[in-house]
Amino acid sequence: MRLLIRGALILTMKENDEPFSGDILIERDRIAAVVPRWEGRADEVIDASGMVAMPGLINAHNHTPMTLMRAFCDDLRLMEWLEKKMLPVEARMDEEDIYWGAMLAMAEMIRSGTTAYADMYIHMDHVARAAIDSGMRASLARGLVFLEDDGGKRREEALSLIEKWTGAGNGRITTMLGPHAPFTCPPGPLAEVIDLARERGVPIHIHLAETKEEVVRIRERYGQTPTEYLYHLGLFEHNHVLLAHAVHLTRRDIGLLRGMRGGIAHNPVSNLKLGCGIAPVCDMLAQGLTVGLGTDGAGSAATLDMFVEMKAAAWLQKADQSDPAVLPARQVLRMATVEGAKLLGIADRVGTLEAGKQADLILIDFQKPHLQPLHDPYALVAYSASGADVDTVIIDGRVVMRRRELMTIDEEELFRQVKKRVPRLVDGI
Ligand SMILES: CSC[C@H]1O[C@@H](n2cnc3c(O)ncnc32)[C@H](O)[C@@H]1O
Ligand SMILES: [Zn+2]
Repeated sequence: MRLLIRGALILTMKENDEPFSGDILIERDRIAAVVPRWEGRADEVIDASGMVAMPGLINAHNHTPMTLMRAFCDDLRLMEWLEKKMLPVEARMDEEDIYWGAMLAMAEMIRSGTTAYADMYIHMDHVARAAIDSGMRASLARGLVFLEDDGGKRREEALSLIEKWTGAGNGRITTMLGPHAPFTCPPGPLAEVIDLARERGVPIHIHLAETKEEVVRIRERYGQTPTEYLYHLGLFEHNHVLLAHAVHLTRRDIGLLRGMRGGIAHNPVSNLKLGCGIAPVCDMLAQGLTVGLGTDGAGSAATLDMFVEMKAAAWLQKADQSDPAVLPARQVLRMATVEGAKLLGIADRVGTLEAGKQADLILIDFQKPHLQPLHDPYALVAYSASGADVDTVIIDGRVVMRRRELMTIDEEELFRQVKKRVPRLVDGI
């Protein structure tokens, strides 16, 4: 099967490429050619004139089933929001709640141009099912909280997820181990997870230094910053690590992270909305750290639209540094694509448009007043476009949204399921 994308303005997101008008040939699941004009045969042609073609966006930190808690309880501090609201709701969630909550996230992500993402949650078999059914590319981790003894049940679930799902869906599913955060993972069990990850060659996904309260708790318990705590447990010695948030880092902390494998998922909208603070993204980048973008769950961030995240990331750093030159549009786009792919450990497969890579790409409709004139396509995508401008989404060579119609998800049934499930989850909480 040969699918030709004809006549798009192409942003490959490769380091030295400039935008150009051209064609993209997709053969089965891969990109076969990115050229000014494809003269050969194709089975199907998508007319992309007036559109920008670019790699699909990569959301490097999410908790997909939390879409069911969107707008349920906003405007609380993180610890109160988590302990008094989220955890009690999560204790009521069954496997089908997880599946439909995740599916709601898949629909929202695809509609706004996300083609790959990282997730940490519970009942992850059912998140994996939603990723497979929707066609999404996903890196999945069973979230591990070690505040009470469960006889090793969560650890078993984490290993079973890895064994059962790694490589599923033509390699679209990858897996990680997900110790939740320094404040929910004491040194003993956390060190075991770190060893396990190293032995099995599995990356780790963990929250870090999201709030000042976390910094105080870890200082009281261990006399260290959260980053020092992870560093001294050996987390950064061998493992590929995906750190979510990293808002409260000292200069010394950033120094400890230098040379780490993996990097940081920056979640500016969640950090702003929960009043957590501003992550030192410019300092991280200056030290050569890899920084991608994530939304966090819709329960905190309210939206899974990565276009909102790109704007927030750029504007926050410009304001914080009193310098409009920091985080220019092209760099923000790289954070949302190729840098995110590095964080998920899949940069050899996705993140740029080039022959040989898996065909994960989006077409953005530029025939709109807010996307004219075409001085700088990077700036228009980063600062002016929104998820609603995404016209067509292709993941692994499969068209999952065509002219804004979802091809893999029945939205009527999805909304019916969500409406039916939510009251039981939140009643009285
Ligand atoms: C044990 S599964 C993952 C766990 O993480 C919780 N969570 C969601 N958002 C955040 C956040 O911003 N910081 C810390 N923890 C978060 C979620 O409710 C699950 O319990
Ligand atoms: Zn999170």
